[in-house]
Amino acid sequence: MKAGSKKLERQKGARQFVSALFLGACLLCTVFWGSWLAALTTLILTAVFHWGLAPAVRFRHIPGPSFRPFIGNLPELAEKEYPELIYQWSLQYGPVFRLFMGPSPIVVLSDAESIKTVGVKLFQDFHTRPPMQSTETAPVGIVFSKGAYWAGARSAVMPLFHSEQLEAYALAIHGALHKMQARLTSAISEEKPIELKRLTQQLAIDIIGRAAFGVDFDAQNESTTSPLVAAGNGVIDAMKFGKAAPLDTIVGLFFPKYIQDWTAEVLKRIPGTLANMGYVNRRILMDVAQQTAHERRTGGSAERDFLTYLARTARVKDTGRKLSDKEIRAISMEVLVAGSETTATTIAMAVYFLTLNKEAQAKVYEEVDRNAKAGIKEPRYSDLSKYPYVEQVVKETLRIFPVAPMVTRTANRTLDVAGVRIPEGTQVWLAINNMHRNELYFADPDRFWPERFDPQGAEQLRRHPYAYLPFGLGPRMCVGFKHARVADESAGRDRDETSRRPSGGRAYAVAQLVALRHKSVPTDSSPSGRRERHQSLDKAGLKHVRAMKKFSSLHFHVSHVSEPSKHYG
Ligand code: HEM
Repeated sequence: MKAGSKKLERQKGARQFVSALFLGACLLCTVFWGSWLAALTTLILTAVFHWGLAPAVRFRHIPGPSFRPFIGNLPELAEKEYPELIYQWSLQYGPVFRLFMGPSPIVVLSDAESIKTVGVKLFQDFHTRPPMQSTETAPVGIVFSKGAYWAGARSAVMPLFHSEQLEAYALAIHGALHKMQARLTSAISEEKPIELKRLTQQLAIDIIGRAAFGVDFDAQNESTTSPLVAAGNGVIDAMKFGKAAPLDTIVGLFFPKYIQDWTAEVLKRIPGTLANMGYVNRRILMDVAQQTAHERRTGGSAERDFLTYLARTARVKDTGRKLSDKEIRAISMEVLVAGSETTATTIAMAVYFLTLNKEAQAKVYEEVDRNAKAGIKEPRYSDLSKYPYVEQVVKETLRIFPVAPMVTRTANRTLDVAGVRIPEGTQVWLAINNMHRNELYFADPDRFWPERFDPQGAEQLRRHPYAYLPFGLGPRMCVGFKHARVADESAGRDRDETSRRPSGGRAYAVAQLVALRHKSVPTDSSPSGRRERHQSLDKAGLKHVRAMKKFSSLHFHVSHVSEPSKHYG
């Protein structure tokens, strides 16, 4: 063992010894003197030492905002939009700073090199993602599983994202887009505003529902309330970490994982709690997945959806093991959750940005029209390289508004990153959003400028290959991102890969959405009913984007829709 780690082991031992001493004293007071007051005092002192003093002392070498014992920076994080606050703190305290979520220390990294170190170079030491809350799917599935099990489950799922599979999802995507187009057309004839985020959420659920479950969720049909759609929304709502965070998530900040799990077990049986809402709705979706998987396994259906693949073909690399029903339940639910809200937000944001940027909008129309005239009316995956500007628009949208403003890892052992010691067990946040707003990597970062992703552009060529990471990085990168640069440390190859290739199935939807040639004006429905028009992105538009919660209430007046297949006969 190295001298440094021996010292750390000694420090850890000393901390545990002091805590044990306090607790022992507490026990003695109670047993021998029967003094409850003394016992209580010792207990409080132990708690103060363990949750109040020890973390502050251990992390004193890392700069960061002032915090309160026990609750840490929770009040500020709950009050403000947290990506904005994390960004402001990075300007104040630098590319490596710490904050406290309750008593739990978090180290935030904001520069490309140290993010690459944690996400790729030291992946073995940082491969775990801390669970957001306790779910009954973990430790199976992909999102919150660990170690060799995670690697195997991920390997079984990855073929779902190979080109020929993505090609097969075109039908699901175009089917859902036709429905959306009909809705937009009727909104125009009725002169009704459209709630953009709601529209794209329903669209995404229809697409993923068909592609993943092989089931028509019919989310866009507002005249019926499908129980599946309600369940999908319920799962997403229950996960939201706002002022009304699920209690088990809060418990997880203060106590070890097993206490969080017990709390979740109790709460999910109490109707009305967020934990119960998540549990009930997850079960509805997972039961449907299991039933459908069973039918696919035993029946001779020719469906090419995710579930058919998971049930019949998927094998864990190395062992060749088939996925169990429990795993299929978990993975299909994860795909629905991870793939719907993310895509919906991205499409909604792309439309919003395009509406406020007439120049970019005109270029998109030009590209879509040109391809439509050349005969591509419903692009498939293999057509995406013919939409380089749409691709740049999607990239710029995800730069300004990365759906996941940061990705998280846990240090499996104590080590140094960027010259700073990160103790074992610490949560590390890789602040993607901070990098995307850094002038060092993106000139004039508050400007919506898709051309910055032009493969031949000076900015694209000189940018650090790990400065733009909307899908995360390293072996744990989003599985929905087709061309994952798994563990590819070659800067030259990275740059080549990201600039040349289309970014996966999502671009389908955007290509089609812009193909609708919407002419729309976004308006904000404020609580007072006052409508504020956003004329340009730099003014009210960008402010709106930064205030994420408000975005969901954005309404669009659509005045014109024309689908290329009809437009060009
Ligand atoms: C615009 C769309 C999307 C964005 C921006 C996005 C972003 C992300 C990010 C940032 C991560 C964390 C990566 C990391 O920790 O390094 C992630 C993980 C993941 N995403 Fe996506 N995602 C999108 C769409 C999808 C889709 C369509 C699917 C599935 C169909 C999907 C499935 C997953 C899964 C399963 C993981 C966990 C991967 C693992 O832990 O190994 N995502 N995504």
